[in-house]
This record gives sequence, structure tokens and C-alpha cells, in this order.
Amino acid sequence: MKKIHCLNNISKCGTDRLPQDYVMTDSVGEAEGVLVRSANMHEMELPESLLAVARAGAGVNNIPLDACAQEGIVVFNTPGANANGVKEMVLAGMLIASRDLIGGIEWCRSNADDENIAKATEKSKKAFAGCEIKGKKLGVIGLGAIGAEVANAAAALGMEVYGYDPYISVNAAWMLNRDVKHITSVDKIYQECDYITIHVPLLETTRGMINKEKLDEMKEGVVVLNFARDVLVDEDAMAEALESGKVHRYVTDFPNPKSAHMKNTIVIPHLGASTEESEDNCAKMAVKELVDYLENGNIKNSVNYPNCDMGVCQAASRVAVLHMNIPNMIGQITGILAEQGVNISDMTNKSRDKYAYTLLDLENVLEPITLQKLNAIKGVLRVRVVR
Ligand SMILES: NC(=O)C1=CN([C@@H]2O[C@H](COP(=O)(O)OP(=O)(O)OC[C@H]3O[C@@H](n4cnc5c(N)ncnc54)[C@H](O)[C@@H]3O)[C@@H](O)[C@H]2O)C=CC1
Ligand SMILES: O=C(O)C(=O)COP(=O)(O)O
Repeated sequence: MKKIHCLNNISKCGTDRLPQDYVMTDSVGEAEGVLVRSANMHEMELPESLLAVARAGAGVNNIPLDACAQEGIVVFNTPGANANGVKEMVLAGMLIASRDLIGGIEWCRSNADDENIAKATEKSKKAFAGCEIKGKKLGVIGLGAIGAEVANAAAALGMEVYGYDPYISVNAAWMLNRDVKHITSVDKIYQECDYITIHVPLLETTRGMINKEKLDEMKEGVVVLNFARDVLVDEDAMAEALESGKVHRYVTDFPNPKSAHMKNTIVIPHLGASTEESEDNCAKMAVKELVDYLENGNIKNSVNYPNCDMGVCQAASRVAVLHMNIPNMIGQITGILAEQGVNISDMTNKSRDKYAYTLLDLENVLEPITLQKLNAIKGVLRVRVVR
């Protein structure tokens, strides 16, 4: 019986895919798996029982990745599962920033009781006129799952699209429409684009990347869209740029006490991934990753441990060792097994930055003393008998 705790509402079509011997628990303190969306886990005590966290979504800045890795807790996300939802929202953002749809709709609402509203419309509508996006220059910063979809869709709508991503993956590069111009200097985007949209993860290197200096470089009347994370933008500098008219509109999916009051800002309550389709996709992928890890020790789409896939265990037992990526770990692990007379039938060792993962299929079931010895190796973070 495995216990799963949801820190946010997770689409039922995902949780319905949990095996029959899994139960949902209200107490995170006893959970082996956690499913989460945007709940902040930074202040949370990580329970001893916890083996894995699956983020039904892309951004993992709400999860203490390193603290989890140190405790031998594998964290997953669901790459691309909500990208279409966000892409459609970015397109909507560009359109409502270009034509005053919100002002126009509000005008209709406030004149709803005017019998002559049809006539009044033709007189008043010029106040809500705008421009088309076709033919305008769009800069996309970050060409991952979302950025690539936004770039392709905007190109299909006739925009001239510039994309910037110094770490673009081969897969994402393959996905890009050939009309998207891949540029190597982000300054070209700041200096030349009419619309700029950011789709990078929140990291120490990206925090505050849209700052006063970058805003100063931008074209007069630029539209900036932020469906990534609020703190990627220095919002004090943005408020000044909006006040002066340098930035025509700032579209953000992240309300906070500052952005909610900012002039010429279209603030959306974090709705990018809030579609039935994205929520279902994310939940299904998150549950699949979580179950494959809990049942088989396989890791796919982790953000703090390496990927590893040994399929379903056919041997007498399978043991996972989560450890630091330092010399002589495999030597010590296999040495202990040899000393205890345990034969290894298959083994994978993978590393990622500071951490590593060794998955072993064994011809014997491990004695408690062997587990104790593996656990005592300096640099071992967790030993788990998967099967
Ligand atoms: N508003 C919403 O509801 C949603 C927001 N997001 C946010 O969007 C972000 C991106 O999501 P995905 O596209 O799915 O992630 P992704 O991981 O597929 O793409 C991120 C891309 O950013 C690139 N990148 C990293 N640092 C960069 C830099 N300094 N300059 C340019 N490119 C850089 C990476 O190489 C990668 O290609 C997430 O991390 C999350 O914060 C994601 C989903 C929903
Ligand atoms: O996937 C992401 O990074 C998102 O921002 C979506 O967040 P949500 O799952 O809607 O709380």
C-alpha cells in the first residue's frame, strides 16, 4: 500500500491512474509520494517517508530541489504538458495588448441600458482602436516547450519572429518553424522587437533579467509579456517604463501587490496552464512518472536526479541507491554486495551534477545487515528496496 498526498488539486484523470493499492492521504507526514502544482514547498518539513515529488507542471521554483536531493527525494516535472495552454494565453495576451478589447467590453457593459447603444458605439469605438500583430516583430526569450510553440504560432499569424535561447535542446530546435530567426544576441530582441515574451525558468541567473538597463534598450511603445514568473522582471523598473510610455503594455500572469496596481498592465490570475487539457496532461504525466519511480525505481523527467530506466524488475530484487556524485561509490556499493555474496544481474549508474543514482537488479534478496552497510557508506543519501 503506497500513500500519496496532493498539495494542490490534481486532475482526477491523473489520480485515477494510480494503481489500486495506492491510497490518497491527507497527511503529508506519512506520504511516499507528493503531487503538487504551485504550492510553496520551501518552508515545508520533508517527511522521512517521502520518496518522490511530482510537479504537475513545468516550473519547479516552488520546490526545494537541492534539499530534496540531499534527502534522497526525487523531484519530477511534466515537460511540455501545459505548453499549448500557455501558448494560447500568450497569443490572447498579445491581442488584448494591441487592441483595447477589455476597455471596449467594459464600455458595452456600462452602456448596456442605453437604448441607443448601437449608434453610440459607432461614435465611441475609436477610443478602443488598436493595431494588428501581423507584420510586427516578436522576440521570444527561451525556446523550450512554450517558447517554441509561441514562436511557431506567431510566425503562422504573420509576425516576424526572433528567438533566443543559448541552451536550446535539440528537440526544441527541431520543433521550430524555419521562419523563426534564431538569434545569438538577446540585445537584438531588446532593441528591435515590438513585442517581447519571456519563457525561461526562474533561476538565480534569470531572476530580474528584464531590468532598467534592458528596458532602456527597448523600442518606444514595446509590449512585454511575462507568462514565466513575476520576479524575472524588475517590476520597479517596469512601473517607471510604463509610467513614461516606453512600455505600452505589460501583460503578466502573476498578480502581486505591485503588478496588480501598475499602470497599463494587464494582470491575469496565473491562468496560463488552467485549461482542462493542460491540467489533464500534467496530471497524467506526473502520475506516470511517480508510479514508475515508486514501482520500478525508474527516473524520467526528474529535475534533481539523472534519468535511469531498467524497465520492470525480473530479478529476485531491485535496490536503488541515491548518492553523491563522488569517486568510488560504485566500488563501495558493489564491494559490499560481493562481500555479502550477492550477485548483481544488472546495474545502471547515472549522475547529474552533484548527485548520482545507482539501480541494481540482484539475484538475492538483501539481508538487513547488507542494507545497513550500504546506508553507512559516506555519501549515500538513501537506499531503497524497490522490489
Ligand atoms: N503561466 C503559467 O501558467 C506557466 C508558466 N510556466 C513558466 O514558464 C517557464 C518555461 O516553461 P517551459 O517552456 O515549459 O520550460 P522549458 O524547460 O521547456 O523551456 C525553458 C527554456 O528556457 C531556456 N533558457 C534557460 N535560461 C535561459 C536564458 N537565460 N535565456 C534564454 N533562454 C533560457 C532553456 O534552454 C529552455 O529551452 C517555466 O519554467 C515556468 O516558470 C510554465 C508553464 C505554465
Ligand atoms: O507549470 C507551471 O510552471 C505553471 O506555472 C502552472 O502552474 P499551475 O499548475 O497552474 O499552478
